[in-house]
Amino acid sequence: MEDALQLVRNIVPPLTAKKHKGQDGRVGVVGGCREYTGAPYFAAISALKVGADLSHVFCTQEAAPVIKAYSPELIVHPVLDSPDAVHDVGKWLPRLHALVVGPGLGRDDVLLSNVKDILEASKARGIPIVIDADGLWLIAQQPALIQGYQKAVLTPNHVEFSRLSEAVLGDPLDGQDRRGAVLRLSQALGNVTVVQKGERDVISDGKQVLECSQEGSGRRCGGQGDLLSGSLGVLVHWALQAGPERTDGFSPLLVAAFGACTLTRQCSHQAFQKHGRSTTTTDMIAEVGPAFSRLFET
Ligand SMILES: NC(=O)C1=CN([C@@H]2O[C@H](COP(=O)(O)OP(=O)(O)OC[C@H]3O[C@@H](n4cnc5c(N)ncnc54)[C@H](O)[C@@H]3O)[C@@H](O)[C@H]2O)[C@@H](O)CC1
Ligand SMILES: Nc1ncnc2c1ncn2[C@@H]1O[C@H](COP(=O)(O)OP(=O)(O)OP(=O)(O)O)[C@@H](O)[C@H]1O
Ligand SMILES: [Mg+2]
Repeated sequence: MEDALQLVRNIVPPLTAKKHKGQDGRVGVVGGCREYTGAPYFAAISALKVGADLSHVFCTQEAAPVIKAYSPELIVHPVLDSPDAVHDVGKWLPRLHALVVGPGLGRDDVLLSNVKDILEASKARGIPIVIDADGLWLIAQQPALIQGYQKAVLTPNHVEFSRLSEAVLGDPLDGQDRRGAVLRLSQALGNVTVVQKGERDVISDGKQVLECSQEGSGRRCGGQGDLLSGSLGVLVHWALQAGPERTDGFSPLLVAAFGACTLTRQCSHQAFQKHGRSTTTTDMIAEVGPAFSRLFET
């Protein structure tokens, strides 16, 4: 654990007077629909709080004013259900360092079809992609969409992992051997990085397996996974920018994923110490700064 933490520290960019706005990360979150506005907000604000400079949300028209009203800090594009969605998102892609696809996306066929084309356009540009929540629903329907794309990280919870495992390997989840199950899924997807969240988080790029058992809390309120995927969007960019020499031969994406898992669990731990059973994801987001300093800036 301590060695892996040091690798995360190695990828954190220094804050200097020489940088311009945007250099430490321009992240896009694809998600947000009629039902779900909290999830994309949690992901996008977490990216900013971890240290990204700009955070965009690409959501449906209806969701946009709601998400804008949560925060003046997010740039919100009401484009995901427009007939030109792929073009409208595509024109921003050259300016983005990473995409987080799925928080609060929902499962509407039109939206999923647009997201499929956005994924293809992002892959063509080599943009790192974190896929979470309903983005994983899409991947379970069409695993070929992400097959072999080594700049992708999937962040399934228990149910999402079983669904993917069934779709890709034809296996229901083997609860006994979580390390083996995550390793096999990653290998079958062509070394896409997989983060299986749970009591311990198990992370693999199909070659190595890392486990994160940082102390969190017993609270399982919704939105914690969104904090994780949004944070990961920034950390993936930082890790790829830092390169493999700073991650000691480990895949940069593996190190980024370990960082996001550790941070999310530490936020949960700190928030729970203050709020106990009433802890919600908003309380955890308030802990991102202090948790980050404690873990990675010591
Ligand atoms: N405030 C918000 O807007 C939130 C929206 N969310 C969004 O809600 C949508 C659906 O996400 P879900 O995660 O509910 O996915 P699913 O719709 O696939 O539902 C999974 C269900 O399984 C249950 N479950 C979880 N762990 C389990 C376990 N170990 N064994 C058995 N059952 C288990 C959960 O209670 C959940 O109801 C996504 O778009 C997601 O991003 C969530 O991110 C939570 C917060
Ligand atoms: N049993 C557990 N014990 C400790 N931590 C856990 C446990 N289950 C999940 N976590 C942690 O909670 C965070 C979110 O994981 P979870 O499985 O709840 O995601 P999720 O279902 O996608 O969340 P969301 O509600 O945002 O969609 C992760 O950091 C994970 O490590
Ligand atoms: Mg989730």
